[in-house]
Amino acid sequence: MGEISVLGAGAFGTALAISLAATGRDVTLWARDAEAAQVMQANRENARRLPGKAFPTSLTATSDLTKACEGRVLLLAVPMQQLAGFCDTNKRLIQHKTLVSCCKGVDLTSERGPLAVLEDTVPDADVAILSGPSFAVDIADGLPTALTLAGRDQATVDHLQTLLTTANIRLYSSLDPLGVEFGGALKNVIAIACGLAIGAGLGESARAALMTRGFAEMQRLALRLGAERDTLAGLSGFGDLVLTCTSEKSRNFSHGLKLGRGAKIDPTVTVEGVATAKAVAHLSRSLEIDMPITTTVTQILNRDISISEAAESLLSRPLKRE
Ligand SMILES: NC(=O)C1=CN([C@@H]2O[C@H](COP(=O)(O)OP(=O)(O)OC[C@H]3O[C@@H](n4cnc5c(N)ncnc54)[C@H](OP(=O)(O)O)[C@@H]3O)[C@@H](O)[C@H]2O)C=CC1
Ligand SMILES: O=C(CO)COP(=O)(O)O
Repeated sequence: MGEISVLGAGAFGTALAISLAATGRDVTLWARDAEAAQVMQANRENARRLPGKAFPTSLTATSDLTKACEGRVLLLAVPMQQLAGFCDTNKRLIQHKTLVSCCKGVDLTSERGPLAVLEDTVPDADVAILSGPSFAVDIADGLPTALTLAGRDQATVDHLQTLLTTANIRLYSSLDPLGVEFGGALKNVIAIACGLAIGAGLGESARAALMTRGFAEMQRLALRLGAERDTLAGLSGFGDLVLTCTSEKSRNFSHGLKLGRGAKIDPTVTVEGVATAKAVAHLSRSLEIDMPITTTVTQILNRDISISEAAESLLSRPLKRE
């Protein structure tokens, strides 16, 4: 086994493993399902989550978590709402390692981002977060992007920045993990709002207004929690907001789009913004931070109000300075 393992063989974990292994490094991809891991290893493809993207020769798929955790650096790529439980259950195997969260969301139970969840559940690990504009299919196709690698410890961040840079992923470093994790989480909720607007036929101008005012409320919350403004304006905040709100490749945007059109939703698809909207609406209420778009998204998702009622309510808020 090599130095790097990716835990969670969904679309993103698989794409990262492919990009890292394409540099010639030995990379292990762990899937919880034994049969799925075996089939992936034999067919050199994750046909269920990322079809048609061939595994480089130095990529090994396995369901043996003990073996996968022999690596020094473990990239965690499970859905956000599974992260705390996964870490808690497997604490013995992942403690004392360098853990890099690849999740974008806020945990419903603790109302905290992935880095804080890692710090709480695995206090003996070195922790970091990787986030920014990156559709799994693009990464696996070798298309270029730039992401942010953030942590609290300069030496850990420097090491990971070099280790995890690949031919198509340029990594910027940051010592503001809170800004990075909240940027990546909050943009998903705004992407749902944009999908709803486009799906309901409210137009491109409405989308641009939602992105801009959504960005304002993302900053309001993140800055209050201690993030730096520049981080929100960076790849993991503004960068990922733009990508996710403007592409049907985004599951969050597409979820809103389908709801807006009255189309059927596939409940098996990972749509991080749904739980995150709920967590953030509650968090913002308790901190008395105004987040009207996020709150409205939760009301629509709960079917408390219709999209036209939501638009009317957002437009009729008291007028204020930008
Ligand atoms: N897809 C993308 O383009 C990007 C995704 N991300 C982030 O990456 C994270 C993962 O998303 P993504 O890979 O797309 O999700 P997917 O829906 O593609 O896959 C989720 C994976 O997690 C596994 N899983 C779920 N629960 C557990 C658990 N309790 N223990 C172990 N494994 C589990 C699933 O296993 P099984 O197959 O057995 O169900 C599946 O392989 C999300 O936070 C997302 O926001 C970030 C950037 C881009
Ligand atoms: O975070 C992503 C792109 O950077 C992926 O977005 P979705 O989870 O909405 O597909």
